[in-house]
This record gives sequence, C-alpha cells and structure tokens, in this order.
Amino acid sequence: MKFKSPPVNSLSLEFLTEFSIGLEKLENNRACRGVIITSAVPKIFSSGLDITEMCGKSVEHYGEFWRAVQEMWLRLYGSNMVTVAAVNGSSPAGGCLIALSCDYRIMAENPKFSIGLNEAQLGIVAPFWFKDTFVNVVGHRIAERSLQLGSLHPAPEAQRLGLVDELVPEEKLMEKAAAVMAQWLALPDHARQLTKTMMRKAVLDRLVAHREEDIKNFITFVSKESIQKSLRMYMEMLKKRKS
Ligand SMILES: CCCCC/C=C\C/C=C\CC/C=C/CC(=O)SCCNC(=O)CCNC(=O)[C@H](O)C(C)(C)COP(=O)(O)OP(=O)(O)OC[C@H]1O[C@@H](n2cnc3c(N)ncnc32)[C@H](O)[C@@H]1OP(=O)(O)O
Repeated sequence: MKFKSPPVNSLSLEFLTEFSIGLEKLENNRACRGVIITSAVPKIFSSGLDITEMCGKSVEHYGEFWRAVQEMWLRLYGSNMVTVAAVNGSSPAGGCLIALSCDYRIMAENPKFSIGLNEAQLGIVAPFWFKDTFVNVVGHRIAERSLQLGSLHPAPEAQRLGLVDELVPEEKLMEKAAAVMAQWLALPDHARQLTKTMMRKAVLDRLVAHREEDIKNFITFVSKESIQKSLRMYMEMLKKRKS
C-alpha cells in the first residue's frame, strides 16, 4: 500500500476510511498474506492525524473522526497479515503510530527524516493505546521519556532506541522490505498469527472494551478552548516556518 495524499499524507477522515477499507479488503483476500506500507509522497511517510479535522469542527465530527482513527489502528495492529512499514520519510504522531503498528519497521537512513509520538509538543496527549503500542515496541522507560518530551527522533536515533528495526539507503528500501516480507512469510501462517495475537491481544482488547469512553474523552479533550488554541497555534507555527 502506498500513501498518496499530497502534500504530507495527513490522516484525514477520508484518508483513514479508505485506508481501513483497503486493509479490510486485503485481510479478506486469502491470496494476500502480507502488506508493505510506504509513501508515494517524497520525504514524508505521513504527517499524522490531520489537525484540521480536530479544529473548529462539531462534536459529531470529532466523534466520527476519532472512531475512524480507532478503526484504522484496530485493523492494522490486529491484522493477521505480515505488516512491514517501509518508512521513506518523516513520520510524526499518527504516522509513527502506523509504523509502530506494523510487525517490522525499515526506515530510509536519512538523518533529516524523523519519527516519534510528538503529541506533547502540540499541547495534546497521546491516548493510552498509542502509548501501549509504543511501549510494546521500545519498552517503558524509552517510551515514557520520549512521550513526555514529545520527541521526534532522527532516523539513526530511532534505530538506536529500537523504534525502527533497521535503516537502509533510501533506494534499497523496497528491496529490503520485500526480503523481510519473504523471511516472515516463510513461516506457517497459523503459528505466526497465533503468536502475534498472543503478543497484541491485551492491548487490542483494552481499546475494544473502552472504545466509547475513549471517543467521549477525545471529544471532551479536543473541545476544550485551551486545546483548540494550542492546535491553532501549532498550525500557525507550521505555516510561519514555511514562509
Ligand atoms: C488526560 C486526558 C487524556 C484524554 C486523551 C484523549 C484523547 C487524546 C486527544 C488527542 C490526541 C490526538 C492525537 C493526535 C496525533 C497526531 O497525529 S497530531 C498530528 C501531529 N503531526 C505533526 O506534528 C506534524 C506536523 N507537520 C510537520 O511537522 C511538517 O508538515 C512535516 C510533516 C515535517 C512536513 O514538512 P514540510 O516542510 O515538507 O511541509 P509543510 O510543513 O510546509 O506542510 C505542508 C502543508 O501541510 C500542512 N500540514 C502539515 N502537517 C499537517 C497535519 N498533521 N495536519 C494538517 N495539515 C498539516 C501544513 O500546514 C502545510 O499547509 P499549507 O501551509 O496550507 O501549505
């Protein structure tokens, strides 16, 4: 799957819906045992959740949007397929969540590309299931420090922390991803799938059990005037940085 929503592959409601439908179709296709996720937009894997979806919209819209974010994660993190992220550009916040939800992460070895859960920098809080996914990849201490600081880690640091599994030159990224996929697909599906479920089930079940409460929390949180102000200021900062 190649993300192609220029300029920055931000995860809008429409993008998330299409992504989830795409994953569902592949999941239901018995001929498909694995998926490599990458980007067709130069230098950007995904800029994370589309901030405009969280600014100045109705309570109903926030609810619909957050359900789509949850749905995407439940499908990807809970997928029976082998999932490999070929991270060929920067990947903040929701973009990082997508990579973290895969079975294996390969990143282009460009120090200008960064990845991490930077929510704290926007004045918002990564939800518990973002945090759980992160902890399952890098461990509690690294996740705690990185989340509190809202760190975006340049590719070499991301590899040192275990946030990505390996770095390769950008031109070799897809070749490497295909080799990793072949290695993982060499195992019997049922054994690999049951093992994956065993490792991820508790974290998935926790969101399933608290899904409606999580949506309510998101709506309450994002509707606060102080949070709206932080998000607006962040968007302005992005625009100023450009000019
Ligand atoms: C205790 C109670 C707890 C309760 C908790 C309950 C719920 C939790 C609540 C909230 C959690 C919400 C979770 C959010 C996770 C997220 O994903 S937030 C998004 C974070 N993303 C970012 O910080 C990335 C911002 N973008 C960038 O850093 C850069 O754009 C880039 C990706 C590095 C690319 O840089 P580049 O120079 O190439 O491009 P530009 O910066 O010029 O951008 C082009 C264009 O795109 C716009 N844009 C960029 N990112 C986004 C985005 N994420 N959403 C929307 N729009 C984006 C940018 O503004 C430019 O627009 P233009 O000026 O109009 O051209």
